[in-house]
Amino acid sequence: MYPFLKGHGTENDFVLLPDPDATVHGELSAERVRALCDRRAGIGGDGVLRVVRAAAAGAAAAGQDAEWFMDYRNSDGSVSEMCGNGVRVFGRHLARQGLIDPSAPVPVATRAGVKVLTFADGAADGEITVDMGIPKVVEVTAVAVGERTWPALHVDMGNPHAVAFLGDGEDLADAGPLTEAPTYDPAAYPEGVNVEFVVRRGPGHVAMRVHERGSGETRSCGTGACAVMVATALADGAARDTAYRIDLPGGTLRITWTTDDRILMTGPAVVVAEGTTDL
Ligand SMILES: N[C@@H](CCC[C@H](N)C(=O)O)C(=O)O
Repeated sequence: MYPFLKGHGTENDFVLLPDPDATVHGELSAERVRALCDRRAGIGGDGVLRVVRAAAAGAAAAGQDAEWFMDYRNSDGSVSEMCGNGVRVFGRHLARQGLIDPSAPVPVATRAGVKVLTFADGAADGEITVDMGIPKVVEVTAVAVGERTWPALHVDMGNPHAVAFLGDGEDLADAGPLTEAPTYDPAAYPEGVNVEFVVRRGPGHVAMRVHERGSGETRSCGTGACAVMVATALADGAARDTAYRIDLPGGTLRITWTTDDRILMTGPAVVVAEGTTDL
């Protein structure tokens, strides 16, 4: 038996595995991740967050100035560089356990480098803002669902995204069922891609759906919301420091692109259960 927790950020849900010294799980297998994330036979989740000290995490955390490393896995067992909702839940767990001081910025090592968390009012249970770093706008590409194809902006948030805008008057349902992955250009995305579909709700306000690489359609994606904000701000010709509201099926995130080109993402994070498992 070993300990686990269950948490979510805007209903993007995760199984957390405390493994501070990397002695509990060793090389966490894809099979174990799939078993944990199974919504009928397991605990259920869009992914797994292994909570390990950076000093014990090996090459993935090497050279990063942070005490903790977020070892993120998609529900199919694959590895991703970064998870925006996950890193807030990761921070919430550390704060609840007294493993970090929420009154000061908290650096967390990830496969996409260090992300710094700030807790609102310095409170362990406050909303969390994450400095997601500088986005890379790569190129215009295309995605398709069934017979329909959309132009899409390739935005790299440490992990790959394709952002497609639905037409005026269309609803998010018009993107189709998303029970299967949208098709994309494998030359643009040799490691696969997270695909976001966007509709406008008003000035500085959009709504989105996402099909995540390795997890299918989820109720929220933090890095995806950041990519959507970047694509929308560019389309709008918005000035830096304009905040956008991004509505997702599981909740709302607020995203700002700062004058020094960094993306700040603010949103909730919740731990809902803890226990032990032999999965
Ligand atoms: N839901 C996450 C992103 C998780 C990783 C993604 N599926 C990938 O493979 O890149 C988020 O909140 O950012």
